[in-house]
Amino acid sequence: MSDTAHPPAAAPAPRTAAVVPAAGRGVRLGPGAPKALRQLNGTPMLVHAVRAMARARAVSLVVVVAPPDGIAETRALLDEHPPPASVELVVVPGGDTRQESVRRGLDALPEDIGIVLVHDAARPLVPVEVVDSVIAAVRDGAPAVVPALPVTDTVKQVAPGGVRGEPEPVTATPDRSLLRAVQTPQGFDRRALAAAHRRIPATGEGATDDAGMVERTGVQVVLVPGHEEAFKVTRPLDIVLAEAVLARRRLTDGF
Ligand SMILES: Nc1ccn([C@@H]2O[C@H](COP(=O)(O)OP(=O)(O)OP(=O)(O)O)[C@@H](O)[C@H]2O)c(=O)n1
Ligand SMILES: C[C@](O)(CO)[C@H](O)COP(=O)(O)O
Repeated sequence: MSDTAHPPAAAPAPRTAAVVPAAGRGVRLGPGAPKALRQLNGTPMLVHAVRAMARARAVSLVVVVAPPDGIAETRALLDEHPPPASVELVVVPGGDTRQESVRRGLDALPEDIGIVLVHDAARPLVPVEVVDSVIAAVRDGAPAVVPALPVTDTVKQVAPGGVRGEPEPVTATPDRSLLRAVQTPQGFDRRALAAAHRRIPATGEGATDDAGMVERTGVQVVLVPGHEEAFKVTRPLDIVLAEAVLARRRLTDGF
């Protein structure tokens, strides 16, 4: 190589978007507004979740998948609490299942998006370090990356078809050291995730997360460390915990 020759410039990292499914009702939380629109310390859960995505420097687009009967309300909330100007925001209507809602979010992505995060609005407190480490692992070449934590309870397997209210016979006790509880954001090479959503019906064929759909297409999924504050707000006690975490952050971090 001559003194004047330069090595080829590295290709720019593909653009990253976050799809935030927020169209669920929140049945397990009890009666009220759709879960993502309920407040945590005075701010809607969805706004916390969008902010959590926007905190990651790599994220330049957030697609919110809103309750179909709450599009106007969702837009109004996000207009009132906008993400930084560097982050574009799009709102689309969701579907009957989480998988259908995510598919609708994927359909709204522009061509130049190469990496997609899928993040539950119901995990409003995920720290930015988790988001960054998921993106970094996809940039390093993993097609599907999931934050996860070791399981702390012992888990029992039961036979299908148990009768509600009746004692359930246990069929197995899986080795807990080999189990992980998975969180979001889950990060994907866009083509791998889109292919899974094209091939697998909106019911998800039993998959309860996007990585589960991608697994069914034979793609290797890998795990990175999750965080206990990335828990999913599912039941009423989770609201108490989320508000306590927010109050502690306000004292220690000022936000
Ligand atoms: N048809 C659906 C169902 C769920 N979700 C989203 O998927 C995430 C994870 O779902 P979950 O926690 O189960 O939320 P809900 O479906 O709202 O809860 P529930 O099952 O208690 O009704 C949530 O952010 C939820 O808004 C969605 O976008 N569209
Ligand atoms: C995607 C998910 O949050 C990973 O843990 C979870 O599978 C969603 O499950 P839900 O029953 O739709 O809350």
